[in-house]
Amino acid sequence: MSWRSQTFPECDDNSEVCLALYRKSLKSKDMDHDGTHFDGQYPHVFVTLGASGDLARKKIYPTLWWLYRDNLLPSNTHFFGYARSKTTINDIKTKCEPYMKVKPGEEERYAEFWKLNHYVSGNYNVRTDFEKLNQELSQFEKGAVANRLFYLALPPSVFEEVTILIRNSCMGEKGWNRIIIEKPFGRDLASSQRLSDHLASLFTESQIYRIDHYLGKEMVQNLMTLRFGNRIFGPTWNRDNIASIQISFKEPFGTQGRGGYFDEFGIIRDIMQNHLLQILTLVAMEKPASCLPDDIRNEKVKVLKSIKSLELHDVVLGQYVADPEGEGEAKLGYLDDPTVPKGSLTPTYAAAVLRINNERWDGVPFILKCGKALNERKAEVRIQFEDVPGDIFDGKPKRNELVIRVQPGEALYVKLMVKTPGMAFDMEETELDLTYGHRYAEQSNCKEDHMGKCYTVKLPDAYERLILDVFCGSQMHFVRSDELHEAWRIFTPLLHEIESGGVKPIPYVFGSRGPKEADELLMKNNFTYTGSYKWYKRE
Ligand SMILES: NC(=O)C1=CN([C@@H]2O[C@H](COP(=O)(O)OP(=O)(O)OC[C@H]3O[C@@H](n4cnc5c(N)ncnc54)[C@H](OP(=O)(O)O)[C@@H]3O)[C@@H](O)[C@H]2O)C=CC1
Ligand SMILES: O=C1O[C@H](COP(=O)(O)O)[C@@H](O)[C@H](O)[C@H]1O
Repeated sequence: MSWRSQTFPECDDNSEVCLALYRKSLKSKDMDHDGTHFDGQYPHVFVTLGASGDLARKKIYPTLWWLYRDNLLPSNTHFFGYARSKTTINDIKTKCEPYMKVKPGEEERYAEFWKLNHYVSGNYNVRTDFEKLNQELSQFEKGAVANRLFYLALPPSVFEEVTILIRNSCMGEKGWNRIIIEKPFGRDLASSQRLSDHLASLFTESQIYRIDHYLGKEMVQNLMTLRFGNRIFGPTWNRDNIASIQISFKEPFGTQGRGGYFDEFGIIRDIMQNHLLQILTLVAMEKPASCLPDDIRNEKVKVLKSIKSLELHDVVLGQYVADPEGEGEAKLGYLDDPTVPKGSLTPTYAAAVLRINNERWDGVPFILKCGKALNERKAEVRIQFEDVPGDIFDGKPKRNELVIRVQPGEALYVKLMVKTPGMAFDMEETELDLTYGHRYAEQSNCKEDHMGKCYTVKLPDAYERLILDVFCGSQMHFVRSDELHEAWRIFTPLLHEIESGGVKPIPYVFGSRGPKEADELLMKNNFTYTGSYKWYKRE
């Protein structure tokens, strides 16, 4: 069985979408020069519902343009926007402009892209409007086979009616139909289960693509390769060698005036229950039987099933307050945002300890940390190893750490001890450093430093990978309904307890590292921070 058909079970190796996938796996320089063209055998229509909104403008249209520009989509693809606004495709184009990143020389291709775009205005609850949309789509589906993709860039309030109308009036009859949905997938276990049941009554699981865009990030996808494509990590990837694992997400900005939206969810629903938990499953799961999406997702579900529901004593919650000396947004605390309800107790920071009750991980704390209005932008996985047993160096060795930096500046580094270079027989901390910007920079973008290395690397955006995966029919990087169920089971009791009103988040200053209580939680959970590590940074 080829890698392609293993990874993409619905993929006929000779179909154009599989070729597209193959192109995706090629190095970008090859993509530009390999001369392959995608003469579309079948028409595809990509429908963005909620085309006038923020997500469509900032993510979906730019992604479709980049995929089109790079010749990664089936060539006979048309793009439809659907929304209530009485607008035009030209208007949408204008609103998308700041996010499209059109480079000099691409203008002609860019104009071609917009020629393939159409807009239909209609309500989200009127059957005849969806019938009209269906008729419009059909005009671009000449021939025996045609495929449809529906992207629901919509608020959850209209989700149910829209999916019913798609099912009843818009399903293509000449090929496959795929429905792409975005979080929030409910607010808790019960509402998420209702949504899953609703979707299951309309579509098969193989038609549903639940996006968690962290699953589209380079270093998150790299976790499987790192673990299972190397001999070096496997033997130590367990409770005998690993002291604790931290998975963290930090953003240096607050609600930016959109606190009303954020306040309905809070940081646990926004980041921890989905992005961080997905990363945890990839770090902790057993080796799947194959790279088939369901083999992988089966292993992820097993990890989740081994985690007990979170309890309040394993959690630190915070809410940011103004930095009186700060500038711009930092002058405002969360509660100063006029869109946030007065006296809100919604956490903007959370640290939580999860334990996986299985043979590999029993006793190893998995610490998830996330927050807004912190001191930096960063997402990383930090695997801290146990102290060296039988130390002969007078307690000097510091713990090894393997750090997988998801963003910014994708990197993988191992902090380790070496003999201090020179006469002395001393030791010091250093790192084995695989910084992607050095190792994989594109020649054309290369800005050489004094060591002759490059600093920039071009990697696709998470949405580019994920939308292309939907065209290709690969659900490997999408969330299955049972994963979602388990994720909500873990967090729902805690969320309900927080929302019963009795839990006051700890204030932390905008631009700080968050509440000091989170560091105490780390200390109690076998993470040792020495603060002694110095990275030699070449400027
Ligand atoms: N290739 C590259 O680009 C490489 C870059 N480096 C850089 O070197 C710098 C330092 O490396 P790093 O691995 O972060 O090593 P450190 O051991 O210095 O820091 C580890 C992390 O510990 C956290 N921390 C800080 N104070 C405390 C505390 N009191 N208790 C618990 N945790 C604490 C911080 O993260 P948090 O605030 O999130 O808790 C910090 O980022 C980083 O900027 C890193 O990016 C290093 C190696 C290679
Ligand atoms: O899902 C979300 O993610 C973004 C952060 O995404 P990133 O790719 O920029 O790291 C976050 O800002 C937002 O609040 C959240 O809903």
